[in-house]
Amino acid sequence: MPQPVIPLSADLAKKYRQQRHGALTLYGVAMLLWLSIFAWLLYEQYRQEIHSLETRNAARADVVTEWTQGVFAQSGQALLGIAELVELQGMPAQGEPRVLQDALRNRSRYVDWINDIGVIDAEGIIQASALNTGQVGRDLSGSSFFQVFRDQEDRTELVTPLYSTSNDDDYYLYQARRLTRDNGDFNGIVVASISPAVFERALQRLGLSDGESIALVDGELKLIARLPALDDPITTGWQVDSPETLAMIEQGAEKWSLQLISPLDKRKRMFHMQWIEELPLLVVVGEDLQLQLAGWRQRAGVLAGFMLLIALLGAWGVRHYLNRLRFEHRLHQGEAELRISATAFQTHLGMLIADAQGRILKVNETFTRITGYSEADVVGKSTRMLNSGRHEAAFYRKIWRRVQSTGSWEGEIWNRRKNGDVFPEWLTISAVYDPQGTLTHYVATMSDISERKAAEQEIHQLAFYDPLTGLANRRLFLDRMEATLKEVTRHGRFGALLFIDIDNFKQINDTLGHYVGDQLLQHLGRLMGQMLRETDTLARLGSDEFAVLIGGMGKSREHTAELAENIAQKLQDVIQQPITIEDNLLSVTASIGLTVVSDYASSVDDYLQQADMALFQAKSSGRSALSFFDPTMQAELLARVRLENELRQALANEEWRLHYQPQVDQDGRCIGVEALLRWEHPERGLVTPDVFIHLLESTELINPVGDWVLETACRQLAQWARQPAFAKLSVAVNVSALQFRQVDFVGKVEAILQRTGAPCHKLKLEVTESLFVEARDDAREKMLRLKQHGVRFALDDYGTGYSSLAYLAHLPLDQLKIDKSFVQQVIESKANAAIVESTIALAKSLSLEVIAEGVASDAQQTWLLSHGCRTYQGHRYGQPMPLAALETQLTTEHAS
Ligand SMILES: Nc1nc2c(ncn2[C@@H]2O[C@H](COP(=O)(O)O[C@H]3[C@@H](O)[C@H](n4cnc5c(=O)[nH]c(N)nc54)O[C@@H]3COP(=O)(O)O)[C@@H](O)[C@H]2O)c(=O)[nH]1
Repeated sequence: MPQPVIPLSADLAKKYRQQRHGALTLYGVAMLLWLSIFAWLLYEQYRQEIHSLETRNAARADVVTEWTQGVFAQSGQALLGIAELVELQGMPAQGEPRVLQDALRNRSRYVDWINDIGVIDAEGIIQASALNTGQVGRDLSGSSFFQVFRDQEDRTELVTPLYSTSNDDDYYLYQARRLTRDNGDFNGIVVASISPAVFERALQRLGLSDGESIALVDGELKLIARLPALDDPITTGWQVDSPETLAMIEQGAEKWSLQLISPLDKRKRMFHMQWIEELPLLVVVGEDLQLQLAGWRQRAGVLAGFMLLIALLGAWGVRHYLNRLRFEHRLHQGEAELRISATAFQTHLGMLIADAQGRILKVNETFTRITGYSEADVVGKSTRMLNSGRHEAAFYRKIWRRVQSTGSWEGEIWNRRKNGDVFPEWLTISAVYDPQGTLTHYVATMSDISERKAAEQEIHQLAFYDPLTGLANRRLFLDRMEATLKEVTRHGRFGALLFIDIDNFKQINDTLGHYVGDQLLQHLGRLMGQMLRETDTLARLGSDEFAVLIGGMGKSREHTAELAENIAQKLQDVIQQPITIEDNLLSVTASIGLTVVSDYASSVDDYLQQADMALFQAKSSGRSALSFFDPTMQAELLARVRLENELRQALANEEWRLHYQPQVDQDGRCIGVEALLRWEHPERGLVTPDVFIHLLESTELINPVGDWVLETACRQLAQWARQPAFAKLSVAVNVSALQFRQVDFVGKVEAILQRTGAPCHKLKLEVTESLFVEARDDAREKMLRLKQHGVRFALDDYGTGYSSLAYLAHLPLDQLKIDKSFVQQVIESKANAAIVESTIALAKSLSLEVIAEGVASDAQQTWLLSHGCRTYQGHRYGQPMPLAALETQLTTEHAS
């Protein structure tokens, strides 16, 4: 074989040292850079996690703040009302507090979180108390809140920190208001006590996520309420001992976030604290850092592994390069060909020498070990025999061009072993020239990198996929979101983002164990994956939270929303399919929040937040719900909180009104009325119940409001009983299922009937079918107890609900009320006519009276009469109207 060109050996040694030094320096710098990028990436992600935690906590604290302000605004209104009454009527004489006491009792009954309310005179003596009449006469002149009012002329209102009462050892917050005489002199105070239990109940309704805590603390850092509740001795009144918090308070901060170990349950949390404006109350919202940063920690671990692997790969590459340098150096130093090959051929690298035409001349043992070909198999054959078929011809052309122009090439290539397996190898090819510069040989070194490739694949899997389900993880999902946003913006086709949460998954984990929980998640991941297309991204973001990203959907938002809803329903269907795991037959449901991905106007974070909000909405409406984010949702949530506060004010401000709608017999004579609730809003005017009844129910305000309706209707009934013109009228009152299910409902109705003196047999309670879905026996027993007094029962909205014959026959009902939706179409729709006809027949067969509501025309009445219905209600006979209008209408009708 001809000899290659050999430069002077001193030059060669110098060049060799420089190249070696250069390679090592480059590796060191690359590693340093890589380490910095890694540290920056981790820090950025950590910062983002903390930032979103702070934002979430602050939003939660705002809701608690708004609600708490509502509580004090409402009790403040009640105090104002009492103050005006005392200013008008004067302080009651000693031992004569009856009128005042009645007024106090009324306020405390309708403002359901006021525990007690009392009046204290200018000497500090309790003159009246709503509940605790035994306290009248007690001297409170020594109490600090009384002294504040006595000593500070400009003080009109005050809310105290927690006080422990001497008589029952319970804690209360006191809200007090100054009383003044006509000449402006101090005339005492009116005080309401508010139990911390009120705040605990309100916090419970917010619903906590795992590791979250919400607390309300007074100005002296005494605990008012906290969720989750802690075991004794950490209860109301516990001194929250936190130097960090004290330091922030001393600095005069109004709101702040900080990380600290909770003094209550010793868990490290990210806290957001904020004062409630004008109240000595501090809202404290915390999230468990350990839990919240679990995802970040996992990613950090994977990234560290990835980083280490890259460092090792780099080291491996450098070592490989240095070997090659050494080899070339020796080659160039003109060692005898035999010695070169003897040394080189002992290397751990596979080696092959070919002539200028690419015919194989020699291979070493490592080559044989890697490829399975012995020297005898390959000598004389073309190097092409190793081609795997995985690369195009252009790939090989490029390699040879490079070798010819620069003298060498190195890179990754797929070759084929003797047994047919295709494998990846790292290949270097060097050209060898004779002194005249003519190409004589090629020397190739190769190493099998199958294992490295497999490890890379494994790292990739760990970095971007969820280990349990094999689905994309949050990191990959976010990458895909970015890509989808770009694609949506470029091609003008909308996408959709779905957040899926398995309902009550925690129960499965808790009751059947984590193994079953894991199996279920894997199974659901598989099912959803089969349902979706390859181009869609399905990811698992948290324990039982999945996400789906679909790009390139409709060209309009509406069409995309329709398609996404369809997909979400299909996903809910597959999730609901029962499955047996470890002998447990499981059937789960899922709640889904959806948002349409439209363009770059919103960021990935915005879309994630929207889907999260929609999911929250879906979960609040019960199991298996599906909810879309729409831009008004956020505003609606806020509007809902506002409306809830206004409803509470309405109760304190006595803004409720009753309207009455006539119920008539076949001759048009009014035989009774239905009492219907209205809200006289100070700005919006008269508001009908469809706007607020659902909110009254979901906040349980329906109980005090329902009490008011019943009491007012009964008082009216008693008044009419004394007037011959109206004595025969009955009054129907709507009672919601929630109201009816109160343990003391029967006792309440009995007390109202006794207090007002209303004739019991003229009172008709309208209940709906929903009452009988659960605890039917309890409902029946309550109805029977009230029927003993003569109270009657009508079943409202018949036909719109479950309409089960079984309960109709079982319950002590007196009247069936055919829903207006059927009556209004009775002439036009045969189907509705058939329903009304069969309802009348059913009522007859069960000996129930029947009344049709929503009668609007003579034709409807004629039809109903001809089919046996003789009692009616509807606009045909009068809309719901105020008392005065009703009495005028009835008097006129009577006279004519
Ligand atoms: N738990 C309580 N629920 C109450 C109370 N007061 C009312 N309600 C419930 O709110 C719903 C809406 O009531 P409202 O807006 O008052 O509507 C009533 C009538 O105005 C209406 N009606 C009657 N006749 C006609 C008609 O000819 N056309 C027409 N379009 N509407 C008509 O029907 C409502 C009476 O419904 P019902 O109670 O089913 O008989 C309603 O569900 C009320 O029940 C309350 O104090 N507590």
